[in-house]
Amino acid sequence: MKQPKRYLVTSALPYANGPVHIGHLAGVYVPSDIYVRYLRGRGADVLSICGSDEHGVPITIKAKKEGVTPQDVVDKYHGIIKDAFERFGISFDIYSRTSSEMHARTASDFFRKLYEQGDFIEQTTEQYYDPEARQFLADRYITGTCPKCHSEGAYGDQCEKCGSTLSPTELIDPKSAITGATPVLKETRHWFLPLDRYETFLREWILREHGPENGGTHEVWKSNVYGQCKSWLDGGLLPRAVSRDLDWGIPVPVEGAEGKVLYVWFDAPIGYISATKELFAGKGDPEGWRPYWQDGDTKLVHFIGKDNIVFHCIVFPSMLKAHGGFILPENVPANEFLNLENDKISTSRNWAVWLHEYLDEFPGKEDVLRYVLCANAPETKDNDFTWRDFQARNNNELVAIFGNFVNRALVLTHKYFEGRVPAIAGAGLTDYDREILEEIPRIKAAIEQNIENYRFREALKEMMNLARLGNKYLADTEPWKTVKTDESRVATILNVSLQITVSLAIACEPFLPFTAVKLRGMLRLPQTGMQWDNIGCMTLLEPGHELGQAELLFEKIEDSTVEAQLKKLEDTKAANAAANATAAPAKENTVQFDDFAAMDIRVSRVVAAEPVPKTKKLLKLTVDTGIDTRTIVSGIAEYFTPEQMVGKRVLVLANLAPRTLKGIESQGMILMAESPAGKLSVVAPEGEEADAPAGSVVG
Ligand SMILES: Nc1ncnc2c1ncn2[C@@H]1O[C@H](COP(=O)(O)OP(=O)(O)OP(=O)(O)O)[C@@H](O)[C@H]1O
Ligand SMILES: [Zn+2]
Repeated sequence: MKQPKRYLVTSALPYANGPVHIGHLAGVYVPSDIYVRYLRGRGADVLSICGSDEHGVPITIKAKKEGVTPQDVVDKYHGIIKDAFERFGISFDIYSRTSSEMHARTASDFFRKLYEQGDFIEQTTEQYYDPEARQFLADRYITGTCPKCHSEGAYGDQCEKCGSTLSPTELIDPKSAITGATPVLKETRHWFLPLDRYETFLREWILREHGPENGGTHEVWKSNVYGQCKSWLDGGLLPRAVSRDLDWGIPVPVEGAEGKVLYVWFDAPIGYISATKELFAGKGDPEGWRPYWQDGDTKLVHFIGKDNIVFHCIVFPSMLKAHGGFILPENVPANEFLNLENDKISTSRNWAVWLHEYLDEFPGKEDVLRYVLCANAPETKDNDFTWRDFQARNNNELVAIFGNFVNRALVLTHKYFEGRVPAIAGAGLTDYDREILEEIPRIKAAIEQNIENYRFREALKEMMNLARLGNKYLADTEPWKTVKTDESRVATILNVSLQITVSLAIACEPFLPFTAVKLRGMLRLPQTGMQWDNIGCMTLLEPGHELGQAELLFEKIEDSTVEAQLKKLEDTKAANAAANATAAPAKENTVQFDDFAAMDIRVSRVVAAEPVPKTKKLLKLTVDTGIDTRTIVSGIAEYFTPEQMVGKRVLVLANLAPRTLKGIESQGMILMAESPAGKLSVVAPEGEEADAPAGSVVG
């Protein structure tokens, strides 16, 4: 296909009701950043556009829950997200927000134009209304049982369990999310985009089975994207409401629309346009955005996750088509979803690795996360992030392959040639040297091919092949042995090794930008102006060029680090279980007072404790009951260490019939409170020891 004059790359606008997590990064922002960094390296005219999506119902719900305004919510998360992206090296040309004035104007104008052209259907329909809160219940303000999978807690617009798109009236047993009241149907007027009118256009545009080289209208799309579009189109499109009864958002800019705002999915994609406008307005070139959005020579690419496909491939293109004057995306390389330790990532359940927390906990390891998320990206199917895999990829790939090669090339040059690039010497390049060097352009081409076809995992593998090539070369030529017999051969070997290192420094930049900066520093190469096409160039490091010191690019990640992260997730699980747990139901049978009084419960003190060998749960406790000193075996080892128990006051059921456990006779039982989530804690009298010494009767 013909080379575009310029590229416009958009990344899904993160919804500002929470921080960014690894799912977002793997699905959208890491691939889009690799793509734009690569294009910049090729000298392409490219813009990377993003911003926070700040409207919609979930933000208003969150604000209500926290007793703050929706503006407070979006200000907070916009700040956290923007800062985290910056620290992570996501190189947007602009990171804007949909609460900006530029966006309100752009989205309003867009709506008004479609309205004036008669592109909307205006319809009065019956919608759910909360009689207690006196307001209409849009989207997530209404919950109920999913009509498709029958799970509870489905929203008015979507069931998160089965992924079905719903309309509120389909919900079984609907409830208002504000008051819990049963909603009533009430008439309200809205504007609908009749998607059915765009079906022919969309079929023609999307379902062409061929890319441009075969007369199609755009690049071949990924099969997951194409498949979703096809099933939407085959299912038949319906008019979609583009307004909502809500007080948070962009007011519908027509008369008689008080209390109504644009639907968040109408305004959010327009955010890409507003952000581009804002970028150029900031440069004093208010018309500069136009070629990027309106010139057929621009290649527009939307990076998104799979749940956004319909909005970017069906709804937004229909809006752009209706408006007229805009180009359509050339490709929408949507990814599937990343899970975390075998569980769906979820903001509300706090089941995530949050970017801002990662950056604080792993300073200087931005590229490790970028690497792992790319290597494991959910490009064709859902994938799992695990901390063990994170550790293994760091230790076995970044440290053992990339870091090791670079380190050896530099350290050996310092050792044998005082840190100066040796010239090719002696008999010059051998056939084997040439064979190795010829691999570089092959790898370069493979990286290009893969990036241009949105196969970032493969591209990353090829980049690592450059480091593998270097390692193989050093292992095969063994300069540390040759140095004893043939110093000029060693000069050639290290020259070749350093040329591979330079290529690696350029090739790794889209994937590992922080490492690229460090590596260029170590090689004393310029930090700017290193073009992609310099990969394989033999003249960037001239003989005699002085290298900097070899620093470690990556360091081993220890088991304890991984275990700490796993512990953190376990705590989250426990906290979720506790939050969701309900108290056990009341016991049915009643006991008589005499039965209760028959129990001899004593305040006691633990005087010694030790684990019971070959068990996980049992502690053997020696307890002073005030009557005697006895042995009790207790199933508390998962919650208390022996050290924690010694000296504790406890309650003991002293006249419980003895039982033998693991060969130890247990004479009584320690009373424990068990939380709904199953956690144990000691029950003991309040106050001074003297108020209730060992032997005190409980009853
Ligand atoms: N686990 C994930 N894996 C891959 N992509 C994801 C994942 N979660 C979200 N995305 C994508 O990230 C982009 C931004 O997501 P958005 O802010 O809309 O959050 P979301 O989908 O509501 O996620 P969450 O419910 O976790 O907050 C979207 O394109 C979405 O598809
Ligand atoms: Zn469902």
